[in-house]
Amino acid sequence: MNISIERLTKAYQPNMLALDGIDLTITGGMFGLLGPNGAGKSTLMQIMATLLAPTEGTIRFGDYRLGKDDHEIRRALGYLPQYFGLYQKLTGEEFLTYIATLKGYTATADRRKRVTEMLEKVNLADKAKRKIKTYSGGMKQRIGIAQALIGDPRVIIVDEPTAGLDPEERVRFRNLLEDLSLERTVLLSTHIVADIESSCGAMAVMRQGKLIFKGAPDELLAMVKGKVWTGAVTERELPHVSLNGKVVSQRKTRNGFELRILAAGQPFAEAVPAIPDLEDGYMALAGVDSHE
Ligand SMILES: Nc1ncnc2c1ncn2[C@@H]1O[C@H](COP(=O)(O)OP(=O)(O)OP(=O)(O)O)[C@@H](O)[C@H]1O
Repeated sequence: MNISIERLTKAYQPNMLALDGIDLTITGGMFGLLGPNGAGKSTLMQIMATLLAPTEGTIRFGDYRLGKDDHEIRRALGYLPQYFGLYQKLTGEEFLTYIATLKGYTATADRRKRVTEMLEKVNLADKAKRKIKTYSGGMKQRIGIAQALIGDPRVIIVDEPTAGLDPEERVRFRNLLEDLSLERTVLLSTHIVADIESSCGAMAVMRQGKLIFKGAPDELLAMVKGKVWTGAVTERELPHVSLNGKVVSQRKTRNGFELRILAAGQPFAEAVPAIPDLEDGYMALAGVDSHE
């Protein structure tokens, strides 16, 4: 399902734009929306999920228009919000049964079948009879995805799903989303570059309510090709060297620092070219510590 966002703005208060003229087209597969806290990702996702009205602009989901066809849009959508209240005292199975009932699975046999399918899909079948309060963070996020999937939506929107997960759970959760994106549009918001690095065919970067990049991850990589360098400097050299480029990372060593630095030309005599990664591209956009 194609999603088209045009000139979308949101002002929670007059003259303070949380979204400032967003134009974006999302076409199938996994789409990553990357940006720091406060960039406006949750605001955009809540508007898309029909939970918040925009100040201006339009969104179309295929032929459905936000504000006019909200009922149809809700049926086509699954949404996992950033802060997701779970019924801690219910078991995973009881919770999904409840959601399935809300989604219109009124016949007991159908409902049972759907709940079982969902538990299997998110790999929680063996935990179905355990109370949600005993689940790990990753398991809670997976049951959250299961509830978003129950109505078989064509689009699912997940807001910062990997925050608070340990590295192993994060990888497992990413794999689940990747798997889901084979059959539907998955829109994933995150402030963690690694969440989208391996899995998203298309992405956008938000900052202060604006989109500052949209395209394929490869295009973001291409922007920093030939501009990433690494090398060791002493503590005394560091301030001078950092004037020649943007320091992406620095690691303390016995004699000074090992730097990763973005610069159009070689930033210091010992610097050697490095293979760019998406974090470099993101840093180049983000303008933190900019000396360009
Ligand atoms: N209900 C609200 N009332 C007023 N301002 C709000 C409200 N919700 C969000 N904002 C402001 O809108 C801007 C965008 O916030 P939003 O939550 O959309 O960002 P985000 O990129 O999702 O960040 P986070 O991951 O921290 O939620 C921020 O400046 C935030 O303070």
